[in-house]
Amino acid sequence: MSAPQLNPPQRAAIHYLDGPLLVLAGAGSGKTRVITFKIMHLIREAKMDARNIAAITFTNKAAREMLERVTKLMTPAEVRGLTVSTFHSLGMQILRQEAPHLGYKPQFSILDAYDAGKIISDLLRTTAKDEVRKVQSQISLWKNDFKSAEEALQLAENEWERICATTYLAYQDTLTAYQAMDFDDLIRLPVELFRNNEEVLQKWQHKLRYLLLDEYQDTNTCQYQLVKLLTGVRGMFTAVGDDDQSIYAWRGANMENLRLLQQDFPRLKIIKLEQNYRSTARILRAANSVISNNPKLFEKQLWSELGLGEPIHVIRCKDEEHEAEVVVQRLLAHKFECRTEFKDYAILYRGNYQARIFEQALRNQRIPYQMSGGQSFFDKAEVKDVIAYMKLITNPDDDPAFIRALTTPKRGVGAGTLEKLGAWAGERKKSLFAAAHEEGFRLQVQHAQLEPLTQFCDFISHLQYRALREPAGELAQEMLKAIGYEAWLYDSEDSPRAAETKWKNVQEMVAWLAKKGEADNKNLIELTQLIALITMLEGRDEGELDAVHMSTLHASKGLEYPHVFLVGCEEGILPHSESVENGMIEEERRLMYVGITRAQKSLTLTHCVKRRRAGEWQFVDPSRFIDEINGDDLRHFGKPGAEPVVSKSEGKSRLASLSAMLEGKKGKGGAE
Ligand SMILES: Nc1ncnc2c1ncn2[C@@H]1O[C@H](COP(=O)(O)OP(=O)(O)OP(=O)(O)O)[C@@H](O)[C@H]1O
Ligand SMILES: [Mg+2]
Repeated sequence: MSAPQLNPPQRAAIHYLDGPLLVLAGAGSGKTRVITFKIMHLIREAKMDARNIAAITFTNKAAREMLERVTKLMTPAEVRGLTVSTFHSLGMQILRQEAPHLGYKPQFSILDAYDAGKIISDLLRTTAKDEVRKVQSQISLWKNDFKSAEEALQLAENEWERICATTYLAYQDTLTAYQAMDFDDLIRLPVELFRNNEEVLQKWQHKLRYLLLDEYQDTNTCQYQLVKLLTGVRGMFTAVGDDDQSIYAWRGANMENLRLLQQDFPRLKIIKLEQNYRSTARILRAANSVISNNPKLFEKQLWSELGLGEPIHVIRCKDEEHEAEVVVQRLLAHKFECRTEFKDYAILYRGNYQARIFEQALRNQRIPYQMSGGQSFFDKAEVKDVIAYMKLITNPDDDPAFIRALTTPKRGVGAGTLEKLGAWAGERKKSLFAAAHEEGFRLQVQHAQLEPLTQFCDFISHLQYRALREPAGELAQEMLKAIGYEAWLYDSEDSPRAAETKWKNVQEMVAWLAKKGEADNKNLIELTQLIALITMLEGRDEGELDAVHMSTLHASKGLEYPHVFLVGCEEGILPHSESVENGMIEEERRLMYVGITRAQKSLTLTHCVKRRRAGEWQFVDPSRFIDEINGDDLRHFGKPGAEPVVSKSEGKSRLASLSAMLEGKKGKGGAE
């Protein structure tokens, strides 16, 4: 293999093994590359066993990409046993082995934010989303602060905090009864375990001897504690990060952790990287000038050798439909002119709700796209039905899954019976599944009601036995047949078309289980726990397709695309109005910085003159962040006195001819 391309500070970071190391550098300077090559260095030169190395990334997608890169650099034997995962999946890996120390079964359930929200909404006896969200995030903050519900209750200073703390108490009881953990627990519980059990801690310190941490600026307090405990006094780790890209404060990420590292590890060596290998000088200059409006935490320089590049296009659109049309049209024209591929483009936006209209516009032109960080495939009702069964097979004590599966399709177990079952379980702090087997409960219920319930429980137990032994896809397929799900869909949906779409999604889910199960050698139970982690951030992983990427800014962190459309650059959206009200403008600016620095060759910013809000048209201003870019680097379209944006009707005909050209080219050239 030829010598890897690394500059001197990158090489220094890779070779440094004398103690804790922080690589602090701006976007696109090769921080993630340092991690990848350092893994190789640890294995090849420092002769460490891959099993003793763990690299932590921010998303599952990033983890998969990193593993792919490492696997390309080395032989499969060399990388065997290497851990490349997110904090949450590392936590899950630890808990799967150590759960009994915490009073959990190894096959615990993992609740996603939606399931957790549902429990909280039941406890609060309200469906008001805002209230539930506020209570939920307060509980999450307490958990991440290692405050128990009892402590929170003691410390509560006002009525609202008391309500939150009481809910927290009941919520924890529910979780214990369900043998369930939420996302916060996946990090919090390993930390608690390590603090209280020296032996277990030493085992894991011995196993994970070198840690590499990407996107360090977005770790929260719990994650930081986990790192501290795992690395112990030896402090054998490399963390890389960029304070200007800290965008997860709302999830408890704490930039102070960057500073804390220096305090807690006085031997910490800091290496800075200054050359950007990703973007043209113009894009970089725009990013630098936007972020220079934030106070500096650490001094950093960033320069690029990739040439000046094109000016950044700023397009003023009439409204959101026009915006979507213009983006799609420009994308097609650009693709045609530059002979690029669809996967070279990304459309980035602040909020998920912005995606729909772009999806529509892309679909109209039959442009393939893949989404991340959006409304997930796993959130569809029919897919959630399948997941409910999978969850129940994984952990029969998962009550929400029990109720959903038992009643989908209906099995003739009446509401009265369910109520009795619930009461019996509640009084004894048992799960519904466990209660269904108890003699005392069974005596209360008529035979005709008991029969389907017993059959259901036996069915689940049987599947659980098989789940550990048989391929996941086949088992899921058989299960759907056994419960008559397809027929039930056709019975319960309003139209056969709706049922057909839903059944297609279910089949897609089964195919995914089969493929993923085989590729990663995972059984149904392991896949169930994996899904919970996937849904958390990025949605289903589509793999390498030639498709336009659509992503929220948050989910685009760490990634790069040749051509980026950053849409909705308006006051109220980016910066978000809520953040403006709460004085969180700096975090919004960092988000803009992340967005700009995803682009390699070209960047287009769009904004609308008016936008529909709650059914009403509202005039909106362009984002202040556009003004923060040097005017010489911008080229305006659609602004009075500037170049025109092709008008709607013209646009349409031009679009039609463009797509005809593209299709024609395809047709003539054969498969490309
Ligand atoms: N020394 C180098 N020579 C050539 N290309 C490099 C070098 N270092 C990094 N790159 C390339 O530059 C791009 C950015 O690198 P990387 O993704 O590691 O940056 P980063 O600092 O992690 O960025 P971000 O802050 O966005 O996560 C990648 O395409 C990478 O392959
Ligand atoms: Mg990176």
